[in-house]
Amino acid sequence: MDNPVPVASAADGAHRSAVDTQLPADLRTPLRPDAFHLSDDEKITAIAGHFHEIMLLLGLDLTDDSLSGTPRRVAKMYVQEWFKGLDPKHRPDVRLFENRYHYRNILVERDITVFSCCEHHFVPIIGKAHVAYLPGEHVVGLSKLNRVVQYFARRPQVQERLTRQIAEELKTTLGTEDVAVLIEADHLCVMSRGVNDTNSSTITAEYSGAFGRDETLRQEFLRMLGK
Ligand SMILES: Nc1nc2c(ncn2[C@@H]2O[C@H](COP(=O)(O)OP(=O)(O)OP(=O)(O)O)[C@@H](O)[C@H]2O)c(=O)[nH]1
Ligand SMILES: [Zn+2]
Repeated sequence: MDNPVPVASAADGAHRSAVDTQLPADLRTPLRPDAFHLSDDEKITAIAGHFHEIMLLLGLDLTDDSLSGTPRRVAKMYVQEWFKGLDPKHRPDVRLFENRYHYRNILVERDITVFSCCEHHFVPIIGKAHVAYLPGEHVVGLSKLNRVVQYFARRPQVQERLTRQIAEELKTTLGTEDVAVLIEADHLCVMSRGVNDTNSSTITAEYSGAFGRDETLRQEFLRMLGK
């Protein structure tokens, strides 16, 4: 089957498109310059064709009524769900409110569901994120913290980049350096294949601003999480 995706030369050095420009270059998800030349519908049709080929190569009978719809199901899942966060049109619009109540203490949004995908094996990463910040002149609508986590989770990821992307985005959108992000996650690539270890999990943390400088504040964050 022909590759329907326009191919840009990797030698031209333009490995990244104009996505994630709010993040430092080393934190941007590696994307091709033509990442959004195709519409979502065009991507779904092309990916379904490729997945059809994969299933045929595995020896599956695509005329079976249970299997025949799978290529399109998988393609829709990739474009519309698992990798939705690749597209900057889904970047959350984070609304801030004036901090009229002068709340200056730590605010923690805990147990935010993380559903991501290991970029090495394309299997799920499932866990929780806990984010915190110190409000200044503004406070953020709480659900926007969850939305920022979900936006960056819904990409092929490694947990370290995910953690730092969330922290950087929160710093930018909340207008403060005083941000903490902690993620605890299970990697299906570790659990279901390779070392087949269903007990281990991965914890990552990013402490910025006052959270980086102030051990007592970090302890307060961890205490609020019950750690
Ligand atoms: N640092 C980091 N590594 C990850 C993450 N998710 C998966 N990995 C690891 O990526 C590595 C890829 O290593 P390779 O040796 O190329 O792949 P592999 O042969 O499938 O490795 P095994 O899983 O050990 O069988 C593995 O050790 C995975 O556990 C992540 O979020 N962060
Ligand atoms: Zn993996």
